[in-house]
Amino acid sequence: MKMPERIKNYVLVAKPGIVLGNLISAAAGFFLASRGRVDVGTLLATLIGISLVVGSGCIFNNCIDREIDRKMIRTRNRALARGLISLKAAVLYATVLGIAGMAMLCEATNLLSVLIVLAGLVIYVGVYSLYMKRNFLYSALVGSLAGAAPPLAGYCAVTGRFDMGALILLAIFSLWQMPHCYAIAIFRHDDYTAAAIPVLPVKQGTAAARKYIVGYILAFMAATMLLTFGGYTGYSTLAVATVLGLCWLHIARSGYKATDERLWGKKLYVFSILTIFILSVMISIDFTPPVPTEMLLSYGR
Ligand code: HEM
Ligand SMILES: CC(C)=CCC/C(C)=C/CC/C(C)=C/COP(=O)(O)OP(=O)(O)O
Repeated sequence: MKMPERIKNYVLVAKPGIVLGNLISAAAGFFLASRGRVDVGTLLATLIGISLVVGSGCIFNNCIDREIDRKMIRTRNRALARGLISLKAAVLYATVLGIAGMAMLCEATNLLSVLIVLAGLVIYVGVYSLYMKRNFLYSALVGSLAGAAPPLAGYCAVTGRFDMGALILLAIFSLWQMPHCYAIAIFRHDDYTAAAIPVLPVKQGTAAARKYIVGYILAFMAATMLLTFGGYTGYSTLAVATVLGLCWLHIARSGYKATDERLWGKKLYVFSILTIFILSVMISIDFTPPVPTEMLLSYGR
């Protein structure tokens, strides 16, 4: 195999799209907590550290899933499924990335952030990938906890404590992931059936999934509002998040009449990515500055 092809395989096995998504959400958590006073060195080290650990988790996931990935059209060309990268090399690669990422986080952040990222890795690899994905109808709920780890860790890298802002971020990102996952399961229905992965939209049908999706989007919208009402972001975030939520809800509800369920699922999925991207940008730029007493306290430190 030629070198550029080999490098491409090693990049893709870490699922760069997912790593980028998590990088953006981790940055949003960091910026939100920084309230305009960004320590660039800590920011860079935190984002690189989190990305390395997320990449490591994705490679471990590819190792564990190489058999089922062969059965799905979407994943059958993955390097491990095709045997283009050996299991041994992939495990070594994931271990190196994981250790490098954790070391960076230990150096640049705090114990809380490190533990959150470690918990995310253990949940994604050890709980979701190794067991839940194949056996549990509600595995996405478990996976969504792992997916919320990067924004939480980004936030706690600045605050050093788990406060109301962290709880709101956990709610927002966990709730967002549920319609995201169910939308994928709807438009990739045949893949999940072929691999016998028990996702709710396949097991209980699209009509039942639609009800969950609408409920999760409503809960997600309520959680985003807490950011502004809790004093973490301004009214621009409230307005943008509400408009995004209403549009997402409109697409979800139009599913009640959708003739092409696959196309409807795809639209819901594409909009989920757009929603979390725009929301992350808003959270990053529309923070509320610290009140004067907080500033005095931090200058005194
Ligand atoms: C906050 C956490 C998450 C983020 C930021 C995120 C972000 C993304 C992004 C950016 C993509 C498109 C990039 C690509 O195709 O490579 C994607 C695709 C995907 N996500 Fe997520 N995701 C998250 C959580 C989840 C969860 C919990 C699940 C399922 C349990 C999930 C399942 C998938 C799948 C299967 C795809 C591939 C879709 C396809 O192309 O068919 N994601 N995600
Ligand atoms: C700190 C840390 C490591 C956090 C985890 C971040 C992360 C990777 C979030 C995504 C969670 C998730 C369940 C994705 C789907 O995997 P899948 O196996 O269902 O997707 P696939 O079918 O595309 O492999």
